[in-house]
Amino acid sequence: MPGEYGETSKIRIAIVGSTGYGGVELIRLLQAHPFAEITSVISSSSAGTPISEGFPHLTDIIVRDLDGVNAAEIADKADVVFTATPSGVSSKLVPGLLEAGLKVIDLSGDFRIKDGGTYEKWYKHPAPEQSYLEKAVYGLCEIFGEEAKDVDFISNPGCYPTATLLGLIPAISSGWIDPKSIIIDAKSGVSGAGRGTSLTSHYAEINENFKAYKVNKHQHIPEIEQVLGQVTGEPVTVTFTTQLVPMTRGIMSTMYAQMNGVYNNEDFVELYRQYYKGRPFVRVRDKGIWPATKEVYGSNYCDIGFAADERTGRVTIITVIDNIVKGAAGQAIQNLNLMMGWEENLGLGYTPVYP
Ligand SMILES: NC(=O)C1=CN([C@@H]2O[C@H](COP(=O)(O)OP(=O)(O)OC[C@H]3O[C@@H](n4cnc5c(N)ncnc54)[C@H](OP(=O)(O)O)[C@@H]3O)[C@@H](O)[C@H]2O)C=CC1
Ligand SMILES: CC(=O)N[C@@H](CCC(=O)OP(=O)(O)O)C(=O)O
Repeated sequence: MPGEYGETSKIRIAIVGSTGYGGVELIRLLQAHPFAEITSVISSSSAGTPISEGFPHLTDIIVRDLDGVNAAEIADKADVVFTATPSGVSSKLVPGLLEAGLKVIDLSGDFRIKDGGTYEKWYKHPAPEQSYLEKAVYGLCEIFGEEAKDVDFISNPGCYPTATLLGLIPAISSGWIDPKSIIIDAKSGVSGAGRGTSLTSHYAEINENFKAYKVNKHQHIPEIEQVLGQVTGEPVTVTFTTQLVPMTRGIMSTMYAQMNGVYNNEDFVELYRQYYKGRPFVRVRDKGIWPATKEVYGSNYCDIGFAADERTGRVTIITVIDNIVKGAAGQAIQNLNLMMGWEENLGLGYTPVYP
C-alpha cells in the first residue's frame, strides 16, 4: 500500500545526477517500482534531451537542467529526491531540497560521518552544516531500518561499508570476535569509481591488472569505524585495504578477525541466519560455500560465507554485493521503501544476472 499517499497515487520521484552510474541505475530500478513514478530527471550536463538519448535502454523522459531549476521547482514535481551526485556537490544541494519540503535520499559520502572534523580529514573538503549531519539517518537497512521509517532525510551508506558492515556486525555485536583484531581486504569493480573517465579507470590501466589503492587512507574507513563504534559502544579501528579488479560491477569484502571463543562454521551460519531472519536481501551460505560477485550481479543481495579456523582461532568472513545496486541505487530504493512504510523489497526483486 502506498501509505499516506493513498492506494492509487504514486510517489513522485526526482533524480539529480541522473547521468552517472548511480543515477542511471536508479532510473532502471524505479521504472519497475509499483508505487514510485519518476517525474523529473535533473542533470548538470544533459539538459533538454531525453534520457534515452544517452541511455537508449531507459525512459524517454526529458532531462531538466540543474542550473535552471531551483529546489522549489523540483518540489513542485516531486515528493522524494535522490541526489546521486559526488561528495562536495551533495552537501551544497541537499539543504535547499530539504528546506523546500522534499524528502531526500543522498547517495554520496557527505552526510554519513557525524563528526564534521572527521569528514574534512578524510574527504578533504568542507563538511556540511552540523545540523544536517545530525538530521541524516544512516540508511544501512538491515541494521538501522527501524530508524529510516517516516524520516525526511537518509544518507545512503557507501559501497564498501555496506559489504563490510553486513559481514561484521552480527559477529561483533554477539561478542564472537575481537573488534581490535579486524582486517578488511576489499575489492571493487571499476564502476565503483563512477562514470567519469580518469587515468586510473582507463581500460589499458585496468585490464589484466589488479592493484591496491588508498591503503589505510580510504574515505570509507571512518564510516566503517563509526558504525562499529556504535555497535560495540567503544572506539574501533580497522585495517582496510581496497583493490581494483578488472570487472565492471561487484565488491568482495574479505574480513579476518580473532574469535573470542571456539566457534565452527555451522555456528556462524546459524548466528547469521538468526540475525538476518526475515531480511530479504541477505543470504547466508551453507558452510564451506563462499559467495562470488557474479552471484549477486545486478541485484540487491548481499551474500555471506564463512571459514572459522580452529587452528588459528581466526574467522574469515566473505561478503559480496553489486556496488551499484546494494552498494548504491538498490539500497537507496530499499531506504525509500522503509521511509514510506512499504515492504522493503518493493521493486527490488531482481534475481542476479548470471553469467
Ligand atoms: N558507483 C558506485 O558504485 C557508488 C557510488 N556512490 C556515490 O554515489 C554518488 C554517485 O556516484 P556515481 O553515479 O557512481 O558517480 P558518477 O561520477 O558516475 O556520476 C555522478 C553524477 O553527478 C553529476 N555531477 C557531477 N559533478 C557535478 C556537479 N559539479 N554538480 C552537479 N552534478 C554533478 C553528474 O551527473 P549529471 O551530468 O547528470 O549532472 C555525474 O554524472 C557519488 O557520491 C558516489 O560516491 C556510492 C556508492 C557506490
Ligand atoms: C572503485 C572505486 O574507485 N571506488 C570508489 C568508491 C567511491 C564512493 O563510493 O565514494 P563515497 O561513498 O565516498 O561517496 C573509491 O574507492 O573511492
